[in-house]
Amino acid sequence: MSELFTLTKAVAGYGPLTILHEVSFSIGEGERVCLIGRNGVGKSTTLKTIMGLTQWRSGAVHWRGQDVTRSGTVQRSCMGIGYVPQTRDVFPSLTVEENLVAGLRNQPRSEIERAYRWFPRLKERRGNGGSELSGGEQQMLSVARTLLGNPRLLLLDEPLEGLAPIICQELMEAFERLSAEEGVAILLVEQKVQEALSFAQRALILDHGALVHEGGAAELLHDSRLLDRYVSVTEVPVQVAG
Ligand SMILES: Nc1ncnc2c1ncn2[C@@H]1O[C@H](COP(=O)(O)OP(=O)(O)OP(=O)(O)O)[C@@H](O)[C@H]1O
Repeated sequence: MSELFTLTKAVAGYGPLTILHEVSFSIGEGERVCLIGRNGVGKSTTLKTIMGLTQWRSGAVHWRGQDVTRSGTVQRSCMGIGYVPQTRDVFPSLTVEENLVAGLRNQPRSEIERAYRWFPRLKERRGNGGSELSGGEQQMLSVARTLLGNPRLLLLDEPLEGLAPIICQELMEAFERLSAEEGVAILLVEQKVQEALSFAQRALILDHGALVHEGGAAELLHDSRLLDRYVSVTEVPVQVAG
């Protein structure tokens, strides 16, 4: 598997606050990796740092072997990094289709049909306003809009948060197809540890802003010692939105 993206000794944070301490890892072309850890350890900050959205202090970022440490967020997005934030950035007053059009850069409008192929449910709701969508549909829209940029690496920040199990399954299946059929590499941050480890080939564990484990996801799924130590495996039931 050839290397797509590498973070080397990344030190980053917000204003004067340093959150990540010398975080290093690579992601191969088409690889599925999950990043897990307890609340507040810096998982979202890692994704934001990859997108160039945090205060960078030291380290290096390479994309296909090229040093892109100094590239801004727009350049990183144009290179092929797609980011779906935890906030599901959907324009509530625009329809599904208008939200997708807003996500087009130089691509033809016909690309929207491609997004609908990933999430047929969005086609059925193309005329509905963003605010009329369920949580799951908003997440699909947020992912679909990011996919219009044809990313080679997709960063997903807790895409399953607050969603019903059936919707979680639908989303995870779409992510698996994306990886298998289009060879898109995926870095998944997720609190639903079982789902994340079942999806990923490799797992990274973050603790207090430092990487404390890197290894096969299938092995980690059965390593209760490591999971107990670094990851909260007890999932608190949340109010679900379909
Ligand atoms: N914009 C910000 N400004 C200052 N501090 C921030 C900001 N965003 C996050 N932090 C702090 O950075 C630390 C790491 O937060 P981050 O959201 O990256 O953790 P996380 O592992 O993703 O947590 P969760 O699982 O709860 O989403 C926390 O202490 C948080 O309060």
